[in-house]
Parts: sequence; C-alpha cells; structure tokens
Amino acid sequence: MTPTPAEPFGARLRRAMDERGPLCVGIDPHASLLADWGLSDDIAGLERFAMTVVEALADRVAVLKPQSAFFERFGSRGVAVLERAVADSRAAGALVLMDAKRGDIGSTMAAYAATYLDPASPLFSDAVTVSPYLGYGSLRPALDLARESGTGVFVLALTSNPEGAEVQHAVRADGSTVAATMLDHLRAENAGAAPLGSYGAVVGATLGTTLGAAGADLAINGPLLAPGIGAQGATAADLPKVFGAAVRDVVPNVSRGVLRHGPDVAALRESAARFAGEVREAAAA
Ligand SMILES: O=c1ccn([C@@H]2O[C@H](COP(=O)(O)O)[C@@H](O)[C@H]2O)c(=O)[nH]1
Repeated sequence: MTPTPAEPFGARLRRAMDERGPLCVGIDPHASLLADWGLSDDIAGLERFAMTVVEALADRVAVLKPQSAFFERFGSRGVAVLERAVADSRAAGALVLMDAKRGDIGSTMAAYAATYLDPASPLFSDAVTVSPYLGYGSLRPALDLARESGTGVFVLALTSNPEGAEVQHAVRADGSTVAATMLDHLRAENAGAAPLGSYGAVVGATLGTTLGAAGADLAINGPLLAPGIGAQGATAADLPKVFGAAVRDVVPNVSRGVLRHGPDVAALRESAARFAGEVREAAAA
C-alpha cells in the first residue's frame, strides 16, 4: 500500500510548481502517436510509449497526466501498464493527475474515488479529474476522500472543447451559469486553505473570448488545469488573457504538443522545456 501523503495535495502541488515550474504533460498514447513513434498498436507499444514519457519527464515536470482512456482501450493489461506508469512517475517525483473524468451517483462515485484516491488502490494517484454533470453534490465521496488522503480533485468547469458551452454556459434560475456555479462550489471547498486548496477546476486555455460569457470568477484558491495548449490551438501567450490574475494558480497542460517529439527522450525533454519557457515568459509579460 502507498503511504498516505503527509501534506494536502494543494500544498504539494504549489511546491512542485515553485520547484519545477507549473507545466503538466499528458501521457496520451493515441494510436496515431504509437504509429508515429514506430510502435505497434498493442500492449508492447503502449508500455514502451508510456515508460518512455515517464523516463523523459517524471524527474522534471511538476505534473504528469495519464489519459486513462488510452490505457483502458487495451483492457486489463492496459490498466496494468497504467498502474506502472503512475507508480514510476510518482517514484521519480512527479505528481500524477489521473485524467479519468469520472462522475456518477454518489454511491458509485465512492467506488471511483476509492480507485484513484485511496492509498490502498493500485491506481492511487495524487489527483483525479471528475465530471460534475450529475450534480456537484454527487462528487461528495471523492471530495471527502481527497481531504482524508491528501489528494486532489479537478472538476470540469469550462472545458477546452467548443461543445462544452451548451452545458457549461447554461443559465440557472438564479441567473448564474452552470460553470460559475461549479467555480463557486470549489471556492467554498478551498476556503481557508494555504498555500493552495486541493480542489481544482478544469478551464480550457482555448476559451479566450468566451470566458466572460460564462460569468466565471476564477479566483477559487485552488489550481486551474488549463488543457488546450498545442494541438488544440491555444498557446502559452493565451494564459494571461484567459486567466488574468489567477494565472499564478494555472497548471498548463500540453499532451500531443510534447508527445509528437518522441520517441527520442532528449527531444521530449527539449519540447517540454520549450513549453515551460513559453509559460514562464507569458506569466512574466
Ligand atoms: O477540457 C478538457 C479537459 C481535458 N482535456 C484532456 O487534456 C488532454 C489534451 O491533450 P492535447 O493533446 O494537448 O490536446 C487530453 O488528454 C484531453 O482528454 C482536454 O483536452 N480538455
């Protein structure tokens, strides 16, 4: 069993961001990337891909984000590779954010929470992404277990894909948008936490012009995972425009933008360092 972290996730994340920079790189073994890397679309290719990313980056980036779907598609042996990628990444000092986007009624949510946030689980991770669209309250088992186990939860608030707006920008009876309501919940969850709360929001880096429409107050005293940089068209320069003063709490995510440079370990490292430099420059501008 993995020992329970001594500090809350938010404190561990803030330190990692200070020491390593805020970049989060995805471990997304797309079939097309396996082919580009000269790997077979099978368990051997999956394992080589994932372990190469871990070898290249786990000792230098703040966060690695395995995309669970790409492992699950190989069945139980894919999940075994995912377990190893998580354990090896954590052993090398990276925080692992499992991108599983789970969400269900509370009793089932408790099982999802145990899968990713209970130190006794083989998939124990530092944090997990969850979907609040069965109602924020349905996430309570994950929110509570995260508090107990020193882990974190990232709630989908304003996703990077254009289709998200039809749900997330919807206006509720009190005039607030659904996304703003999720951010309000997270702000309440993180109240009083220092140096950073453990309950994050996912807010796409792609949302430059639509963020205002969502009435979003991004000051939640928690981390803001910002996917969409690279393959989806956003750049590091968009971060201050999208996030304003909250940019100091942003964890920018790049997956394909870095991974397309593999399988060469040095090239993966160089690409991640280049994105990290762009993020630093954008934040300082
Ligand atoms: O709103 C969201 C939430 C999650 N994602 C995930 O992030 C990566 C992005 O990959 P890129 O290759 O950098 O586009 C991927 O795993 C998505 O599932 C997101 O893109 N948007």
